[in-house]
Amino acid sequence: MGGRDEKSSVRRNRSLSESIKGLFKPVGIGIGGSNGEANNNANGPSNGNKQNSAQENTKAQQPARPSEMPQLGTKKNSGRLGNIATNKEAELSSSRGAPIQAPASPLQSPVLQRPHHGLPNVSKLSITPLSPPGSDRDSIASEESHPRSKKGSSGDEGEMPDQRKDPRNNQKMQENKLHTPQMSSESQESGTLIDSILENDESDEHIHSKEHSKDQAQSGPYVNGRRSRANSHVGRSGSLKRNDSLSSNNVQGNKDYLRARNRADTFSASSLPKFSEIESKCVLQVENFKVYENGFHEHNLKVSSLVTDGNDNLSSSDIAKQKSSFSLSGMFKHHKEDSKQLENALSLIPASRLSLYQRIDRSRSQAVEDEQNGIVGIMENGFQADDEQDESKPKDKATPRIVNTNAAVGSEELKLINTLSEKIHSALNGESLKIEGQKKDIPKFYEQYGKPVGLIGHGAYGVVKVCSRPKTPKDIAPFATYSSGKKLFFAVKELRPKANDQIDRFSTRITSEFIIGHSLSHCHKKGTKVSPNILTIFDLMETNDAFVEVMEFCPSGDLYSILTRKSKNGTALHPLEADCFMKQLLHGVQYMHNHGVAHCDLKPENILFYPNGLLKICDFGTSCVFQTAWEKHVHFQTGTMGSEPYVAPEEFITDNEYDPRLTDCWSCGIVYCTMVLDHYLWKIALRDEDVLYDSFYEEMKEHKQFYVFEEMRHVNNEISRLRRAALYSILQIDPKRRITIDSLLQSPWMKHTRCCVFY
Ligand SMILES: Nc1ncnc2c1ncn2[C@@H]1O[C@H](COP(=O)(O)OP(=O)(O)OP(=O)(O)O)[C@@H](O)[C@H]1O
Repeated sequence: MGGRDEKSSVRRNRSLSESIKGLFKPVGIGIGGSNGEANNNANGPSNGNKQNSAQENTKAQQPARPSEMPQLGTKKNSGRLGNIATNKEAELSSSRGAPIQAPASPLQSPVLQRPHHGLPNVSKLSITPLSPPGSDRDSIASEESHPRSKKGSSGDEGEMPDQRKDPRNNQKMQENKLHTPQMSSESQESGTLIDSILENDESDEHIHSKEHSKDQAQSGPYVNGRRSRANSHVGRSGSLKRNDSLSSNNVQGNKDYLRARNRADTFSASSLPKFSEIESKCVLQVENFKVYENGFHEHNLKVSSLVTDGNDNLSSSDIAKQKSSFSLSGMFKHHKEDSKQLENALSLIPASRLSLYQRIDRSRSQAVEDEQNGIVGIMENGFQADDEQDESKPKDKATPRIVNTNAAVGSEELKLINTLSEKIHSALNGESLKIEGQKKDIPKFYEQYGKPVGLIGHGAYGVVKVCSRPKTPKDIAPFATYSSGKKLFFAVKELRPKANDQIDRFSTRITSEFIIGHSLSHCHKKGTKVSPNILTIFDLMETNDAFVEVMEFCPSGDLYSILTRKSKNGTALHPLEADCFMKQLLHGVQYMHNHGVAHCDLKPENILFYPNGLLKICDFGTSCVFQTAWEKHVHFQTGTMGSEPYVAPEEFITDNEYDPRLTDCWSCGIVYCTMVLDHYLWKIALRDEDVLYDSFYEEMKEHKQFYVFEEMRHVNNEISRLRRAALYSILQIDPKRRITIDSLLQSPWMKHTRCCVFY
C-alpha cells in the first residue's frame, strides 16, 4: 500500500476531457483537444492520458465550502480529501464521558481481540456530535434492549455464543453503550415477523428455498428460532399477532402493492404508493420508517429545511428561524431579486430543429441498427462517415465508429461538450452569449423552471436555489422532478468560478458535471429506460454573473443530512431502510457503469432523496468516462479521486492503474456501513495513517474477519449472515477479489432485500 507521499500526488488519469481527447474535431478552445491523436486510434483514446486532468477535477483541491446549512456544521469538512471530519465536538463530548458511539469491541471472540488493542476511540469518526451523556437513545440503539444482552434472546444464537454468555462482555457493553446497528428487542421480535415475511417474497422464492435448505443443514438455531416463533409475533404495540401474515388478505395486499409499486421502467418520481391505502398492519416503526406485515416498507423522510427564503443576506439567527418554520407551502412565494437574475438566464444548450434528446436518441438508435445490419461506414482513418441529418453541420466532419451503443458519451455529447466549452470560455472572457433565435424561440427561464422560492444549500461553487412553477397541460406524469399539488419544483445550482480558478479548470469541471449528469439522465437506446436513481439534469444556463445548472429537486436533501439528523436522536438507519437505500444505490451505480461512467465520489453528500425514500445519485463533477461509445475496452484510472473515508485502498498506490468500477463498489460498501453504523469505518484506507484501517487490514489478513462486521446485527441471523458475507466481498482490499456491482446485486443479501423501487 502506498504511503502519504503517494496520496499527495492526487491526480486522475481520465476525466471526461481526457476520455474524449482527440476523438472529436476541436472547435478551437473546446475540451476536444487535438484530433491528431484520435486519428491514430479508431477505438478511442489510449490509456496514456495521465498527465493533467486530475488536478482539474479532484475535490482535494477544492477549498472547504464557503458556508453550510447550520445543521450541517460538521459536514463542512466531512469526507473531503485532506480535510476529514475528525469532529472535535465528538472528541470533546467523548472526553466528557459521553457514550462511545462506535463499534467498540466488547463482544469480540478472543481470536479477534488482539488486532484492535490500542485503537483510538472510534467516536472520533462520528459524523455528528455525540449525544450528551445519559441522553435517551432510540430503542434501536439501546444497549439494554440489545438482543445479545437479553437473557434467553433468540438473537444470534449459534453465531457467537461464548461472547454473548460472557458477563464481562455485557458489562463492557453497558460501559460503552454500543451505538451500532443493534436491534432492539422489539425490533428483533418484529424481525422475526419480518423474517417470515421476507421468506415469502415471490421474487426471492428460489433463492430463499436454496438458502433455507442450506440453513437447515447448517444452522439449527435459526431454523429452531423460526419454529419457535410460529405463533407469536409481537408488533410495535406488543399485541400478539398470529403467524398468518400471508393470509389471503395480505397476499392480496402484496399484489396490490406490487401493482402500485414503482417499476424502474414505468417509474414515477412523484409518489410511491401510500401504505395506508393497502391493508397491511405496521409491524415495526423506527421514527418515520415503517415495516408492514406484508413485508413492504415506507420511508417518509423529512423534507429539508430551506436555509433562506432566497434573500442571501439573512443572518444565522434568521436562518435558524427559517429552518424551524419551513414547510413546502413556504416555497410558493416568489422572490423578486432572484427572479430578475434568473429571468434573463439563457440556455447554453444549442437550439436546433430537433431537440437534443431526439438527436441523441436518433444517433443511438441509428448506431444500433447499423450494428445489427453490419453497416458501418468506416473511413480510412478508422472513423465513421457522419451521415446524420443535422443540416447545420458541415459535411466534411467525421465521428469515430460507435462500438458501444450503451455509452453515455457519444457523438451528440461530444458536440455538446465542444459547444459548451466554447460558450463557457467566451462567457468567462466577457463576451456575450450568442444564441440564434434566442428571443423568439427559446422559452424564458421562469417559463421553463419557474421563479426562485428559497435557498436549499451552499455548494463549493455557489448556492443551490429552489424554483417552482405551476404545472401546465404539457407536463405529463410521471414528472421528471418533484411535484406537489399544482407545482413543479427544480433545484438550480449556481456555478461561479472561485477567485483562484483557472478558466480551463472551471470550464472542465462544469462541463463534466453537466454533460455526464445530463447524458446519464437522458441517454438510452430504444427499449431501455433511464435509471430512476440518477438525478435528472435539465439544463445549463448563463445568467449575468454566473452559470446555473437546473436539476431535479429532491426535497429530502442528501443522505449526509439524514444521517446527521438521525444521529442527533442517537440512531443509525434501520438496517431494512439502509438495505433499501443500498439496493437503489447499487442499481444507480450499475446503470452508470453500464453507460461507461464511474462516479468516483460516492458518499452520503452525493446521494439525494425524495420523502418517499427514492434515492438519486448526484454530483458528476468528478466522474470519469471509462468507456466512450467508440471504445470496446474499459480504461483504468490512476490517482486518488473522491473523499478520503470512501476511497478504495488501491487508489492510494502510486501509478497504480485501477478499475474505477471496483472503487465505486468499495465506496458503496463504506456508504452502507456509514448508514448503519452512524460513523465512518476509518478516516482513510492507508495503514500508515489510520490505525482503524490498519486493524481492518490485519484482521482480514490473519483471520479473514473484521470485528465490526462480525458484530453487526440485522433483523435475523440469516440476513446478518448474508449481509456480512456481502460486506466482506465488497471490502476486499485486493480489487481482483472484490465483488462487482452486478454480482453484488445478484447476491443473496440483495436478492432478499425489499426495495421501494421494483427493478
Ligand atoms: N437537486 C437537489 N435537490 C435538493 N437538494 C440539493 C440538490 N442539489 C444540491 N442540493 C443540496 O444543496 C447543498 C449544496 O449542494 P452542492 O451539490 O452544490 O454541494 P457540493 O457538494 O459542494 O457540490 P459540489 O461538490 O458539486 O461542489 C447540499 O446540501 C445538497 O444536499
